Amino acid sequence: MSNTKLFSLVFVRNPEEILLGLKKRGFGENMWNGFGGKVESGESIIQGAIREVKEECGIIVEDLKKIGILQFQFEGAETVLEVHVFETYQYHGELTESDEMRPKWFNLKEIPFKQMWPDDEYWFPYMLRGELFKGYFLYRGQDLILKHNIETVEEL
Ligand SMILES: Nc1nc(SCCc2ccccc2)c2[nH]cnc2n1
Repeated sequence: MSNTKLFSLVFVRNPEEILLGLKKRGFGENMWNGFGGKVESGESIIQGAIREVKEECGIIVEDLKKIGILQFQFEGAETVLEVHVFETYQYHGELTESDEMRPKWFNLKEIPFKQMWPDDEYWFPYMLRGELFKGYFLYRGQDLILKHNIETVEEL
């Protein structure tokens, strides 16, 4: 029986750009990603999301909108990572590099997919079109997607 671990993933946007962070250590090291991490016991997913963004890049995000839920499984491991994906255009504070992440704004036409998780190319288009999505990805290692499905949903 697999167990599920909850994670948050936040994308801060402006009309032309998206804020990504280069992961400097740990899970997903050397890949550009949104900001997030494990939801701790005693906090909501939204609280965990806001906490992780502040820890990882120094800004306070507001008005988070849930845009997707992704489940990741890695061959040979029981745990399912359930990642709740949020976006926002509202934030304040000063963007700051942390031990975890190096933040950088990317033009929406220049998203560095070759240095991101392989699944991102499947679901980023849904996010950029403003469609809600649900997806599942089975990985071998961190490079090879063995199985996947993704769909647009009416509500999350
Ligand atoms: N974009 C993306 N993100 C993640 S993990 C996101 C949640 C997380 C987990 C641990 C530390 C920080 C953030 C992925 N895993 C497999 N494919 C993936 N794609």
